[in-house]
Amino acid sequence: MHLSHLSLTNFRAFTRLDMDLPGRILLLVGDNAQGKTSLLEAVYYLATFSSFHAQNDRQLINFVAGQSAQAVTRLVADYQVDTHKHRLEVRLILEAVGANGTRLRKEILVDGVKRSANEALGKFTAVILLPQMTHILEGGPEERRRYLNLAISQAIPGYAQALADYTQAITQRNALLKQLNERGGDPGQLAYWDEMVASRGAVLIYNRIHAIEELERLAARTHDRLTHGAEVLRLVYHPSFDPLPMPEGQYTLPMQTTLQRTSLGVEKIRQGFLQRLSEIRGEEIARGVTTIGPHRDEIRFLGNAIDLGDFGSRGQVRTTLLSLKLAEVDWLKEKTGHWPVLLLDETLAELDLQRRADLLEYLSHCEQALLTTTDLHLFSEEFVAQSKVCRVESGIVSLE
Ligand SMILES: Nc1ncnc2c1ncn2[C@@H]1O[C@H](COP(=O)(O)OP(=O)(O)OP(=O)(O)O)[C@@H](O)[C@H]1O
Repeated sequence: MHLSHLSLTNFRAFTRLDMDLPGRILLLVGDNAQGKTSLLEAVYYLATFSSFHAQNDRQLINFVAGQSAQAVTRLVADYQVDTHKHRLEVRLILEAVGANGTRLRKEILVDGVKRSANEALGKFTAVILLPQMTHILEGGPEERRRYLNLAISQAIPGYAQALADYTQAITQRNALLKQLNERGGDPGQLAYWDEMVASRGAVLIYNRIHAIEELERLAARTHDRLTHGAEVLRLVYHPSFDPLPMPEGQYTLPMQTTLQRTSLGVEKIRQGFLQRLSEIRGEEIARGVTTIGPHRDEIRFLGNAIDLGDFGSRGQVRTTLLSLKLAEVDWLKEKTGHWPVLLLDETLAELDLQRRADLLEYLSHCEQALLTTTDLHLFSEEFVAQSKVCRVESGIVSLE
């Protein structure tokens, strides 16, 4: 997949940007606060319809444009998959409602036809690595679930829809549990929501089992290369509802557990989940909340059997993140048949010399990568010579 042209209107500091993206590797060079990260954010937004660091879409609208009651932020990607040319457009439309209020509407067009976000996901794919993404390892479990959801949504059609349905079903089920707890009533009312939670949840669990197993295989291989065989990386899935619970009294995860879970089909997981929900119904009514399910899943990263989220050094965490992200690139290629666009924000500055060289070597087999840097000297002359260099200054991008 190759992004050939990017057009932005009223996106963050870019009131208007039109840029061609020639070549395989594009180096975006500029001082701090010039718009480099925002550019990567725009490309990633076109792949996931979600920002990695904005709390909400309103933050993406240019400050000045957003002051008027009506504003339109537009992101357009012209991209090519094999020999086929496509256009993806996202419009964020700020509209006046009532006397003083505003509302934000999102429109997505794929090749000129309006689509829902769930339909458009996976058409244009990207993987992003930002320095602050170490929170995937070090932050709370919700960070890891979010990471996994975004990665799987791009690769597996139907996952994003199942996630949206599941999230809605959990909200409704929790409201009903709370009501039953406070005011009593017929617990049979839960049956419909139990079905919804179990059927959509099973799709999530099934895909997470496979994604984690496949990402682990790819990440472990890259990690072995990046650490020169010094560290064995494992990704361990702890599903909140485990379709294959550990034998009683056993607390460590047997090495073959992941493999055992991959043999389970969606229907088997659904039945087990439904059964478990009915077993703990009384307890859940007493607590007024859904206590098991993918909304409470956890994934841990182990380096030589040590939990890196809790005990990893800065360097170990950064290297693991790099292994994970490069695995995600390979995985998306395996799943969709196309290379995602790789977006690396200030990544080299964080790596030692050997790992920089390893990363640059890896880039030679990607179809397209965009890298930002404040310092072009971090790259070898040979690498710069093979790349296109763009200068980013106050929201203006010019080819050097
Ligand atoms: N909604 C917005 N409207 C206008 N400007 C914005 C908006 N959001 C952020 N900015 C500004 O855009 C500028 C560029 O930010 P960005 O993070 O892209 O810079 P950068 O070149 O990556 O810098 P650094 O090297 O420090 O990471 C910042 O000064 C920021 O205040």
